[in-house]
Amino acid sequence: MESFGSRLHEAVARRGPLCVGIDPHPGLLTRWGLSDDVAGLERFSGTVVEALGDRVAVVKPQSAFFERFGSRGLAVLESTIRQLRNAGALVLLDVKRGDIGSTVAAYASAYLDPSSPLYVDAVTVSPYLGVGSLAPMFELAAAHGGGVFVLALTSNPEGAAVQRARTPDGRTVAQAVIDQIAQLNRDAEPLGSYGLVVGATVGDTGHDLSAVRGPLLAPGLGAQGATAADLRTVFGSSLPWVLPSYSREVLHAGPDAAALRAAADRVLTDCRAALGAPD
Ligand SMILES: O=c1ccn([C@@H]2O[C@H](COP(=O)(O)O)[C@@H](O)[C@H]2O)c(=O)[nH]1
Repeated sequence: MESFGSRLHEAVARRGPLCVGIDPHPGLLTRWGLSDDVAGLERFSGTVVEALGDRVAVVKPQSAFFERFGSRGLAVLESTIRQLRNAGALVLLDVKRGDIGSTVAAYASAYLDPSSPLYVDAVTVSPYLGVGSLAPMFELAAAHGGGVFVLALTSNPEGAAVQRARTPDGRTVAQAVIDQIAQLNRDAEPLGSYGLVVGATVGDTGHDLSAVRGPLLAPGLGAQGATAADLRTVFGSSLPWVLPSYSREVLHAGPDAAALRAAADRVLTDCRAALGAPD
């Protein structure tokens, strides 16, 4: 079975280094002329799938915006995931889960077991109960070709107080997370299946990402103020591993499918230039 790292490597080679988020904010539903209810949610997600499912490498539904409608919102999420996978996009579900190991095992089967209704290619997780507590997630990902993206240096300004705090050995919390993920990816070729989340807003981090060998998801572009040009400052020599991620910047172009595609193409062009990636 092909690993997530290999599948991502191929998808990026075919479609370009871009992740687009599906974040149906109430304000975006209104802006698109949709009602702030399950029908609006379904229409919004369906439009993004139709516009981008067959051209963007990775699509990242933000679970919170589906969960807020309860079981009917989750049903829309399930069908959105199915449609995206059928269209050939890799689906990264942004859920930022984390708990004690025995509960993480249940989250892992919810998202990374192929028999689950919410089965996706990869998920985001939080390491703040200890990277070791995420072991069941890493194990199920390895068993089924899934991916796991661990928060390291998040794009929001509040994150630094926790992530840049020092551990007893003098490393920052973020560097300790980075080093543990690098260890998990140590033998991976061409790309590891365990990634990190490093915001495009964080500037020159002073952190060493050089040994990670896995994908570096970079949110914070567009609506949160970072530009593709900032990626060079943040990632330096690790640029080849970066997967830039935009949500509102692209979604603001909707509801017209052609305009959504044009917005995704525009940010992809910016990212290719910033990353020095081939067209
Ligand atoms: O550090 C992080 C981790 C995750 N996110 C998520 O990405 C999108 C960003 O949306 P934009 O509209 O492009 O700002 C959103 O779902 C966040 O929850 C992040 O922003 N930063």
